[in-house]
Amino acid sequence: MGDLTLWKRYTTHLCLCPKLGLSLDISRMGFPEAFPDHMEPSMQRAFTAMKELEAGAVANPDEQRMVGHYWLRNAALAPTGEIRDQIASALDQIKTFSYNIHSGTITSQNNETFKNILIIGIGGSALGPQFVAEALGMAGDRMKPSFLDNTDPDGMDRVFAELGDDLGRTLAVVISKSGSTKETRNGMLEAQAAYRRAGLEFALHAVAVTGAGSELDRLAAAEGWIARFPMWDWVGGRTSVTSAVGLLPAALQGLDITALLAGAAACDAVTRQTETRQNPAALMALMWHYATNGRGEKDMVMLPYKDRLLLFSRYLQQLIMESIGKEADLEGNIVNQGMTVYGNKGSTDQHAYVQQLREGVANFFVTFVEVLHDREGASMPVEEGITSGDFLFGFFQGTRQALYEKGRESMTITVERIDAFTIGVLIALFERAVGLYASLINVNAYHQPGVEAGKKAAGAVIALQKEIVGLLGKGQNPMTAGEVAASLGKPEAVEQVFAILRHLAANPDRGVAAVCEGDVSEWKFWKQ
Ligand SMILES: O=P(O)(O)OC[C@H]1O[C@H](O)[C@H](O)[C@@H](O)[C@@H]1O
Repeated sequence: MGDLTLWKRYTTHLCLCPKLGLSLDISRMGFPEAFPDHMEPSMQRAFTAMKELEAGAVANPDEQRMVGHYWLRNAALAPTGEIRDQIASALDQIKTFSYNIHSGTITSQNNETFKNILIIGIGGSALGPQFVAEALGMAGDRMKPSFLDNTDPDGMDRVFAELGDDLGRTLAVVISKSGSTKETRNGMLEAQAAYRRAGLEFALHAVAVTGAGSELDRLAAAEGWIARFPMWDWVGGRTSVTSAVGLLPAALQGLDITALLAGAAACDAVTRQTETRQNPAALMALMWHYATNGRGEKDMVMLPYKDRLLLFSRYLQQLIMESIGKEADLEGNIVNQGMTVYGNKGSTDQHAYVQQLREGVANFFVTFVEVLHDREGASMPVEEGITSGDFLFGFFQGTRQALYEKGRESMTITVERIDAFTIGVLIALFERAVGLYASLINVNAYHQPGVEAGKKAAGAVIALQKEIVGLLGKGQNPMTAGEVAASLGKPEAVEQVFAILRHLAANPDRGVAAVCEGDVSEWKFWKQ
């Protein structure tokens, strides 16, 4: 396509949303002109489903749940007065609590003002807060956030070492919707121990964000933690960033949660409209359908040209892949749906994998995010009349162009600047696109049945380890994995038994020794 024809295509399809400070360019996606019309009836059905969802329909049929994240930024939309009150009172609680922490009305055990936040959570209870903290954080923030988002002991040690003597001035925010996620429980127990080692009582430095009556909620109540904040079953983990899950850490950090919510609400208003061409979320869903044949045949590479958006792709990985990646559709047909999301930031990634994007396997499309405003204040020239920001822009334009020349498709989201309002807009934009796309491909975007299998299998591994340690504890002679498995009456579990023994033997504090000679089936293990 010649430059002028492309310009025509650009102007024809550009979706300008002045109220959001955002535009979406889909001109470099190669959809045929007839494609939007062809999809329009399906898109209208998706709008209807979304309208019903927002009105409180049970949009997550497996779990018989309403899906209410859109109400969080416009409580008036919530279907009952009770839910409206819950949203308003949680927001009040977050604002008052953060004010009391900042002003020193609530202090640490040693009567000091809190200056750090240690956020303990995983998945939807970490990714949103991490994205927001990274996107909006400044050197002079009211509090400095750090995260325990895994059950990796070394990872936790690193965070505790960072906090060092400041632990006494660190407010732990334990976040878990279910209140029973093992990684988060472990992080909390390790944090409790770290406070104890520092002569401090965890409960006097901790708050919980969780569902009423959950294991975590009961623990926090029993131990008298400083405060508890609600999560509701009508908010999914991966769409919880505009609930207390995301708002409490952000407010404590000193970020403008009012603007964040306003951005999300404004985007909701724009993306609620049923005129597809003027609805950037609908257009994105449409492009996902076009690019992947509605079957996830291509991956989406997220390339934001802004360091602050580094964690956007990580956040979107969960939002999109956990929502869309489903074995069955809503009728129970096996469909193995999904859309892979990856990426970091430009232009950095240009020096990593853009080589393959331009010349290698063409199994992707790119979503660029362009930010018009370069920085606060003026820029110095790095070449005559040219700034670092001009280069960033040039690299974005250059990559977009270079990919297009090779028939590799892209779309571009352009925003004016990165601030709390824009981050709210981007969050809501993708939430809505996911919901609409799920309707187009007829999957339930709001459950995650596949996650349970791994959790159950992990539970079985832990149970097997306990059996092994019990057996070795009985003063047995050195045994091979096969002998241990046979003694446990589980000869078929030999590979797992071997893996457990090797892990135990690699950690001297676990008291299991090994002689690693010959074939791994001959390695011998014993309790020291
Ligand atoms: O908030 P929690 O209940 O601790 O859940 C944390 C995460 O756990 C699971 O892995 C789910 O798949 C995620 O959707 C969820 O965000």
